Amino acid sequence: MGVKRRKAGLLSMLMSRQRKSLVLLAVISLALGAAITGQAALLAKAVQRIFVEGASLSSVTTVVLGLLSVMASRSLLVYGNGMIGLNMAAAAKTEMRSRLLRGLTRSSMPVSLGGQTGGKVSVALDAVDEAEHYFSQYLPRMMEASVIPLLVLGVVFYQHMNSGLIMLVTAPFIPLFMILVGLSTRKKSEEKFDQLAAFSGTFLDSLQGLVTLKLFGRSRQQEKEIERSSLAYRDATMGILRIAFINTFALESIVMLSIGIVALELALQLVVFKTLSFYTAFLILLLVPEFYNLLKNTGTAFHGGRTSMGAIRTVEELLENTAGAGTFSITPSDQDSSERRSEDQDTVDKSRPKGEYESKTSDLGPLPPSMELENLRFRYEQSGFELHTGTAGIKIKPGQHVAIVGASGSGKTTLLHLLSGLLKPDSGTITVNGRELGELDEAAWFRHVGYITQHPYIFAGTFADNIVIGAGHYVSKEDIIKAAEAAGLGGLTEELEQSYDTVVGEGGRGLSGGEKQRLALARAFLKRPAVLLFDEPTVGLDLHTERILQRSITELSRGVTMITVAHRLYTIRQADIIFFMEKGVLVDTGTHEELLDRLPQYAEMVDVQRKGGWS
Ligand SMILES: Nc1ncnc2c1ncn2[C@@H]1O[C@H](COP(=O)(O)OP(=O)(O)OP(=O)(O)O)[C@@H](O)[C@H]1O
Repeated sequence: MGVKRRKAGLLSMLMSRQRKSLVLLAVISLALGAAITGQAALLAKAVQRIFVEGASLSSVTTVVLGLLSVMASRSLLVYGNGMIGLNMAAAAKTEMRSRLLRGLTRSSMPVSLGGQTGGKVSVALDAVDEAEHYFSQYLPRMMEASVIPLLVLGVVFYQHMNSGLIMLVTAPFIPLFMILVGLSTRKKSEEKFDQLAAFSGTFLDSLQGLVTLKLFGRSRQQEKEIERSSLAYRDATMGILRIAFINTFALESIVMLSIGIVALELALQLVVFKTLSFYTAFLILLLVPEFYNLLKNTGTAFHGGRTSMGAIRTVEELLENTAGAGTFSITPSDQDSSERRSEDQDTVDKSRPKGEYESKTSDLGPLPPSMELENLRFRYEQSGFELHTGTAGIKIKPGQHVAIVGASGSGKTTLLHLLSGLLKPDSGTITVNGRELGELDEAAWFRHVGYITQHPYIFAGTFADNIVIGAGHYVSKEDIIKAAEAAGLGGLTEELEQSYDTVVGEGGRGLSGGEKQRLALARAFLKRPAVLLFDEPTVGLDLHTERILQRSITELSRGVTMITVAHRLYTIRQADIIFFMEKGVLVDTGTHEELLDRLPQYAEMVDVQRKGGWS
């Protein structure tokens, strides 16, 4: 591509996106400096003419009109600066949120599911909001502080050297103080966000597990935990506020003292030594508060800026922890935003492991596909559970039905997730029609995969909305009804008052386990996948529901490659090939009869199942 890239932090990346706005800020700040000095000069001139020289009001009309127009321009410039700041903040927030969302949706399952949901929500909402201050306040004030005081100081020096020297000596105390305070607030602000994320996480966990907590009589303890967590957050916030108050008090004192010293010097020169004209003294007296107020405002913005930097760092950490979003590339060219957007897309894709991007293919080959797995190894970091499929290559022919069996915790679901591509193996290969699964374009692969889990997620929305998710394209109401009926949901929707428009999921009507699985089946009927993954229910469903499920699954599985985590003897016997898992190891594969013959553990498992003691 020929564009030099370098790794940089989130903040640098966000700043590089705002280059045009920053230049505009600098120009406006310069104009604002000119307006401030111009306003002071015109006001001093008008006062000098009217009160000292006794000129008539009509003779100073031009000066007064000039003064009014400079004042109006100053207001407009301040407004412009504010608008640019707000726009920069909005753009940065949008960028951070979309990166977070992209990072979380693109990351692998263990990363997406790791940590507390509440904590992530808190980072995505609160920390991103807190980052706003950096762009809306800190940057505009810093820009003003680096331009206007120099301009004011130049004018004062030109008019009266002594006053300029006093300002030059006292001014550095303000930034010096700001730096000292800023350093201590940054750490405090990071602490505050850690506390807030922990608090949100605990709160959401408790809400989600409220029933469990009540049943086990743990709600009191959890209440205490929430209280502890919220007090820690309060303390962290108060710590920052305390520093902010001390900061403001000290800054005010420095400013008052400095203005006092300059005023005293001016009074002595004007009244006692008579070495100054009224115009010069008044002009300087008007400019001095502007000068210090600017530095003081910068101090306040600086404090907020440090807090925001802590928040941006928190967002950055979450991004770094999600795959594919940890690298922030900056292109030093001045591309326009649309170019940058496609560039950014490129960047995210390029952050995949080297070599992966170039070889991604959407061509899956003939469907249903054949699959092969060889020497797969996978380990969960958190639990240390390891899975191994053995060195021999195992083939699944197109349209074959596989049943994965084994005791609870033997790794059946983990193997299913590996075969589906939801988990990436640490080593070994899974091929689909001879192409490595990792080399297939993820979206293209998932377009042909249907997964019916034991606990399908029901989104807050209508019944129809939840089924439509399966289609991935426009479908008519008739198609939805057909899919629902094929999944055995016809009877249920008839009972519902608003039929397919009934709100289900969070905040809506609840659904039973069997109904949820049928809803997942309805999604699959709309999708008609070429590879069907099915996690058979371990809990006993009533005979009627089980029959409906069985019938629908049989219908769906016709002509597709199907992999089932199987618990029922009926399903196991129906399978073309059985994978037997034991303590994370794929011990053997074969037909029901073959395994009965050569694998005593399998024969024992079937025996227990026959007697109804194993499921
Ligand atoms: N996300 C995870 N992080 C860490 N360890 C995990 C995770 N998911 C599962 N495990 C562990 O991996 C092991 C195998 O789990 P898996 O769900 O694959 O077993 P299973 O055979 O499907 O069990 P069951 O029949 O009870 O559903 C278990 O010991 C489990 O604790």
